[in-house]
Amino acid sequence: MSEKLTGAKRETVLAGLTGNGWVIDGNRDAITKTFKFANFVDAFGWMTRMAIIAEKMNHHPEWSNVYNRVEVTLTTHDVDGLSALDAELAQKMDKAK
Ligand SMILES: C[C@H](O)[C@H](O)[C@H]1CNC2=NC(N)=NC(=O)C2=N1
Repeated sequence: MSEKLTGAKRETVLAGLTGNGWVIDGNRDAITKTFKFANFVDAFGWMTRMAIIAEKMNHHPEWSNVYNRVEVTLTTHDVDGLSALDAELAQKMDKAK
């Protein structure tokens, strides 16, 4: 299990994520991003690829899809907040987009 991000490490990780369009959730210790695609097939294809990666990481997104948009929230339920796993999955999502 990954530990909750704290201190300077947390600030560094969050700076990288917000620089790539991730937003810190106002209500809980989580990050969110809306990914937009050309159409539903592209959106769902990306979700399918990400689902396989998430399952391999044993770290799963909260997400929803409407047509060509996917709204993603990442947080680590086991620690009730952000961990390095959220940063890792966020980076993989950005790379696969
Ligand atoms: C039992 C299982 O390993 C855990 O519940 C895993 C599964 N996927 C998970 N995903 C996320 N986002 N956070 C978790 O804490 C988490 N825990």
